[in-house]
Amino acid sequence: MSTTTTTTSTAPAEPKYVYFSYEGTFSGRRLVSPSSPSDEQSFTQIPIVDISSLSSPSPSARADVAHALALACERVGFLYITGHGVSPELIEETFGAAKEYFDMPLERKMERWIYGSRHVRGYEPVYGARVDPGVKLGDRNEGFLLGYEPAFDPSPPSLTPERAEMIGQWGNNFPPDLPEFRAKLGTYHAELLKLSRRLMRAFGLALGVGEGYFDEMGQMDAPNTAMKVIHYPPQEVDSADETGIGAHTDFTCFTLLQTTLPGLEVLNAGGHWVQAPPMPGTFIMNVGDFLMRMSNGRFLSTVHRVKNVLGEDRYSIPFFFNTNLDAPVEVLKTCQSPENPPKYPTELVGEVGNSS
Ligand SMILES: O=C(O)CCC(=O)C(=O)O
Ligand SMILES: [Fe+2]
Repeated sequence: MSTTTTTTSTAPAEPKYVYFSYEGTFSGRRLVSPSSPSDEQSFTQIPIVDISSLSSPSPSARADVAHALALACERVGFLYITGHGVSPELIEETFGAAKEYFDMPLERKMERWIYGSRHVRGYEPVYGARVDPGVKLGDRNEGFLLGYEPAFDPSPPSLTPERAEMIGQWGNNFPPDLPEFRAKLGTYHAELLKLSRRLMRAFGLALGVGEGYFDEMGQMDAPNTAMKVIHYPPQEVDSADETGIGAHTDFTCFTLLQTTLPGLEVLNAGGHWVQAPPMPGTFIMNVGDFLMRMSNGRFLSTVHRVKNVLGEDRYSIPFFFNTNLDAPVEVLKTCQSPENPPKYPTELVGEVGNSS
C-alpha cells in the first residue's frame, strides 16, 4: 500500500467561491463563508491511494489502507484509487454504450425524459439542470440516470415484501427497446457496487465502528445507489453563462468517477480550483455530504465542478454510493464526544433533502 500525490496546477483564486459551507439543506444554495486560508493549509494536489490490500487476509494491511483513505478524506475529500480490481475493458465497454446512446436523436432520448418519470430517472438534456444557480444558461451536459435494482446487485438482498415495494417504487426508466444499453450499465453497476461495499467496510474501520458495522446494522444490503452516464459537448467559450456542471458537493456517501478528458476541478479552502484530470488505471473518488455527516465533519465533502473547454466531447460515469433508503444518516458514536457533539441531525437516507 502506498500513498503518493499527483502534480497538478491551480488556477487563480476566485473569491466568489471561497468556501461553501454545509447548512443541512439540499435544495438551497450553499452559503459562502469568508474563510480563505492559504493553499498550504488546504491542498494543491489530489492524493493517490492503493486499495488492493483491502482484499488481504491481514487485518493490519486492511487497517493501513483505511488509514490512508482517512487521511485523504480529511485533507482533501478527493483522491485517486488504484488497485480497485475493475477491469479496463468493462470501463471501455460502458463508455462505448454511453456514446452509442448519446448519438441517438434527441427526440428518441426525450422519450425517457427524467422529469417525466416519477422518481427522476432517465434522460436529462443539455441545460436541463443548473446545479449552480449563479450560472445563467445552466449545465452544458446531457445525462442518463439510473438507480439501484436487485438485478444490478452481485449479492441481491432477501427483502421483506414491504422493503421490496419501497425499493421497487423507485423504478428505472430505461428505453425498453435498448436491452444492451440496460445490460451494459447494469454490469458496470454490479461491479461498482462490489467495490463500494468494500470501501464502505474500510470507512467503518477508518471511523472506528469496525469493518462489519454497516453490514451488521443492515444498512447496505439494498443501497440507494445512483449512476449516471454523462456527455459534455465542448463549451464554445469559457463563458460565465454556462459550464459543464456547476459548483456543488455530492449528495452521497461517496462517488466513484471515470472520465475521458480533463475538466473536473476541485475547490480548495484557499479558493483555488485544483485540476483532477483522469489518470489511467484509477477511479477518482470523492466524499459526499452523507459520509461528511456520519464522520461529524471530519471527512470533507469538497466542492467541485466541470468545465469542458478543450474543444472535444467529454464523457464521464459517476457512481454515487449511498446506504439503504431506510438507513440513518447519523453522526457515528465514535465521531462524537461531549467536546465534539454532533454537528448534524439524524435523518434517514430517503428523508434527507425532503424536509427542507
Ligand atoms: O463529470 C464529472 O467529471 C463530474 C460529475 C459530477 O461531479 C457529478 O455528476 O456529480
Ligand atoms: Fe459531483
